[in-house]
Amino acid sequence: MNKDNVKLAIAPIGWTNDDMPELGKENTFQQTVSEMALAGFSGSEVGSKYPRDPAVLKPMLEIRGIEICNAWFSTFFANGEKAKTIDEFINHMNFLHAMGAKVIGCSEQSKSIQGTSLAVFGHKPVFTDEEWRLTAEGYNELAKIAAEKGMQVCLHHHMGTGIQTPAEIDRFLALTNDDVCLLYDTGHLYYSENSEQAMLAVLEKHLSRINHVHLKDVRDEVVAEVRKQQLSFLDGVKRGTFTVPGDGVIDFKPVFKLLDDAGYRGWMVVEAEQDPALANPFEYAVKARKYIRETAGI
Ligand SMILES: O=C1C[C@@H](O)[C@H](O)[C@@H](O)C1=O
Ligand SMILES: [Co+2]
Repeated sequence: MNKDNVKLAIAPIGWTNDDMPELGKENTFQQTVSEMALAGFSGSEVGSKYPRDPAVLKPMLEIRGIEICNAWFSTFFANGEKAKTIDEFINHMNFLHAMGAKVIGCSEQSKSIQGTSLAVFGHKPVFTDEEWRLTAEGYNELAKIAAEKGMQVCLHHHMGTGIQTPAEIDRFLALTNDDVCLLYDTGHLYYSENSEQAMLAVLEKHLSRINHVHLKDVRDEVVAEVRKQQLSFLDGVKRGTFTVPGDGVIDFKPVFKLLDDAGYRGWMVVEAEQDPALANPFEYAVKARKYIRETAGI
């Protein structure tokens, strides 16, 4: 890949999982960002242990050569919580802007089951026409607000949410304006469809709208257990659904090639939440960095 176009980050979720903070509670913020830098990454997303004051956070990252590229934001437009979502979004955006990030990765969490004990296969929400309308209207507004700061909004399709499948991603992108982008997460698409072909088809189809990428690999045998035993998303994570690129079932070569051929400019973020007691985060960060160097040439 063209290393002038693409920067590599890693998410702190491998060190401490904000969806289940007991996973990795012993790992400090300083250890997390130091190990990211030592493994060869130049960017990070934001975790709950990161100081929220840019004046404090910036120097602690700069000294390690780490930039903030994005931070998760939950939206609740389909639930009708537009005013509250927009208020909170503005605070979040201002923090990211002060940190120098250009992208705001959002997930529509109305009726989401990702944090519940419900089986992830079989209970995801399916939005009504009105819920789709509210979601699209909300995201069109977020994109306008972000543009005033020179920033872009992207939607993180996610297991257990109303925007999970290729058809739902198509619908979301058809209903929203072109300045609403997509955060492409390899792991969530592979998991949802059990197919690398389907995962690649979404990438190929929506390349022009993709402005942020999460590189997540999947362990097929754990997904099979999740299906068979009707496990929740979080129980699957604890058992090891996800891992770093190069350690699971996904071949990332075509992902890198499609992005490179399209002249993708932006961040690729290794994001592999698993139990740090079973998968040492530094070891796995080094493993991911090596795989990307060998496979993407960057
Ligand atoms: O981007 C993400 C953020 C996490 O909180 C989430 O659950 C994970 O699966 C993900 O892809
Ligand atoms: Co992700």
